[in-house]
Order: sequence, then C-alpha cells, then structure tokens
Amino acid sequence: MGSLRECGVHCSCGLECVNRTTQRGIGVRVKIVRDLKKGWGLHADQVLNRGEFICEYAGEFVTTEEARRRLQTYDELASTNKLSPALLVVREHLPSGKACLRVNIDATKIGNVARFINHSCDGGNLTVVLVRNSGSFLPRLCFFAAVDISEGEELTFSYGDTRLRPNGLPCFCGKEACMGVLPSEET
Ligand SMILES: C[S@@+](CC[C@H](N)C(=O)[O-])C[C@H]1O[C@@H](n2cnc3c(N)ncnc32)[C@H](O)[C@@H]1O
Repeated sequence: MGSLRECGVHCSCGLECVNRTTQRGIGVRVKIVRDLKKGWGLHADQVLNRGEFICEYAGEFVTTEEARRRLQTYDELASTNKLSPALLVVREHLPSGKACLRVNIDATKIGNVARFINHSCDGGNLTVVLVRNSGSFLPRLCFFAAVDISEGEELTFSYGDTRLRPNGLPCFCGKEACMGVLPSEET
C-alpha cells in the first residue's frame, strides 16, 4: 500500500492544483457489471493508464470497536447471502515500527462505486494508496491503476491476507493464484 500527501484546507491553491489529484471526483468512465458468482463488480469503461487515479473508497469512518460490532453482524448476514458487506480495514505501520494506525471505512450503506470493487487473490489491477490532505487527521483511501487496463476489464484489488481466516467465504476471482477463500477481518 502506498501513501501520498496532497494539498488541503490550509493551502491557498484551488482544486485545479496538481497536488489535488484525488479531490476532483471520479474522472474516468467505469461501469457496474453483474457476475453470477461474485455479485456486482466495477469494470473499466475506457482504457485506463497505469498510475491513473480511479476513485476514492468513500464510506463511513468508524471506530475499531464499532467496526468489530458491525463485522459480526455482517458476517452472519453474508453467510446467508442477505448482505454484501463493504467494510474495509486498513493498517498503516508507523515509521517507528512499534505501532500501527488502523482505519475502518464502512461503505456497506453509505459509499460510492468503489464499494463494488471485488477481490482478486493475485493483487488485482489497482493499487491502494492512503492519501493525506494537509490539515486533515484521517487519511482517505484511494485507488490508482496498477497497470494499463483495457476497456471492459474488471477492476480488482486484494482484500488482504487469506491466511488470517482460512474458513471465510469462497473466492471466485478465477486467478491461478486463487486461495479459494475470500480474505476477511477477524478482529
Ligand atoms: C465490497 S463488496 C463488492 C461488491 C459485491 N460483489 C456486491 O455485489 O455488492 C464485497 C463482497 O463481494 C463479494 N466478492 C468480492 N470479491 C469476491 C470474489 N473474488 N469471490 C467471491 N465473492 C466476492 C463478496 O460477497 C464480498 O463480501
């Protein structure tokens, strides 16, 4: 996972500033496509170039305690196909190496198209970047194209390490590297 600093509230520049790439909304064409096994997924609706900003993972920022509570409910509902949860947990190791910042973003009820991005065991074609706007405490989670992407191709990233929870839901990413199980949070 990468990290990036952008201009923020205290900078005198406007949205046209070259250092506000992720603050202008979604500037590329994407479409939501249904897959029989994975449900809805996000696909490129144009050629995307490596390094291009795709979208932010918008959602509710929740505390770890609240995330744990929600994950328990979501797991139960997901196991009976009653819900497609989209609570993403990201850990950023601080430079000291002694602590890590945990960010929980729940797009299950409030979010944008990023909540339709499915998992791929090979890491997918998107790079996840933690973006800090100067003056803001919380980082935002943004997706950039990790490679050149063709029109129609599904956009995917890795939800995490499957080994953390070997008895999760089945994965249908279809990649050679597929672990057979969808990564999910335990804590
Ligand atoms: C963030 S949502 C992605 C959008 C979701 N497919 C939908 O229809 O709303 C995460 C959920 O999508 C499904 N999903 C994502 N990637 C998958 C994969 N590789 N194999 C099977 N199901 C997947 C799982 O149900 C997972 O809980």
